[in-house]
Amino acid sequence: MTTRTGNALAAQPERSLRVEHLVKAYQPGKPVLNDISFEVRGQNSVAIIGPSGTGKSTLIRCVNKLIPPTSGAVFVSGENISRLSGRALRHARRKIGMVFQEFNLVERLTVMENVLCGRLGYVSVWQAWRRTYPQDDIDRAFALLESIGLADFVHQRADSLSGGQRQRVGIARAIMQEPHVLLADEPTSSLDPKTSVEIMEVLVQLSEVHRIPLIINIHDVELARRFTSRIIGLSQGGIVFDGPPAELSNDHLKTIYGGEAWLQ
Ligand SMILES: Nc1ncnc2c1ncn2[C@@H]1O[C@H](COP(=O)(O)OP(=O)(O)OP(=O)(O)O)[C@@H](O)[C@H]1O
Repeated sequence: MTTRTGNALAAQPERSLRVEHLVKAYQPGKPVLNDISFEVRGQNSVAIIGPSGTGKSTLIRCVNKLIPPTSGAVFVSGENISRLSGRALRHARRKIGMVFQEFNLVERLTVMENVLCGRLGYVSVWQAWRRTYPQDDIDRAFALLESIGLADFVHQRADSLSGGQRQRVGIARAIMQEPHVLLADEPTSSLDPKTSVEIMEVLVQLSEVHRIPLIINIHDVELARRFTSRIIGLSQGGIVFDGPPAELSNDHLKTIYGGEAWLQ
């Protein structure tokens, strides 16, 4: 799956996400995330695991600046996006691709139109309004869809697709954005086990081919172990494990999730 984009990327500096001493408190004095620091570079994939309510989605929302961190900084390919606002923030957001649990497609648009939405940040307001995209974008979108088995569906409306097909479209849209980091928030939670495996394969493969660091919030520890090169375990708003899947032991899982009966 080598693409023109992939070849061009080989000449570019490595893409990266760096989170430094991130703190988020929705209520003063009660931090949900407490001093989170990590860095992901190149084509590496990281799974963020942890119990419900431990702050995984909050972390994703702080990284893409849907919510402001209380303190700390987020660097995307070296650019500190923490203090940006207005046009500069909109520009920086193009560097952050998102894949959602519920896909977030525009239901009445076709597969091709949804994927081209990934280019909205790069075209003029007039082009965006008329949804007229450069031929190069259309060619790349088609090649991308072909590479993930959706060539026969380009003109089909999003609302006629299965969950797995929708998530492929969501991933293709994010890749079309040519992001410097790809954030996936529970991308398999709405899918059956077989489709979940296929979606993880597509996500990890595309992030590798396009050399985009990938961060996946995921509840399924076995999927995290199988597909990502690194696991970060959160508990009570702090990092309690950060390492390769092979090093994640039952003791670590007890620390992350608490208890142990569920492990048997
Ligand atoms: N907008 C908000 N205002 C106040 N508290 C919030 C807000 N969003 C989340 N929280 C709280 O922050 C904590 C972390 O929530 P978050 O959604 O980040 O956890 P999570 O690890 O992603 O959970 P899950 O795995 O269930 O999705 C929870 O206690 C939640 O109630």
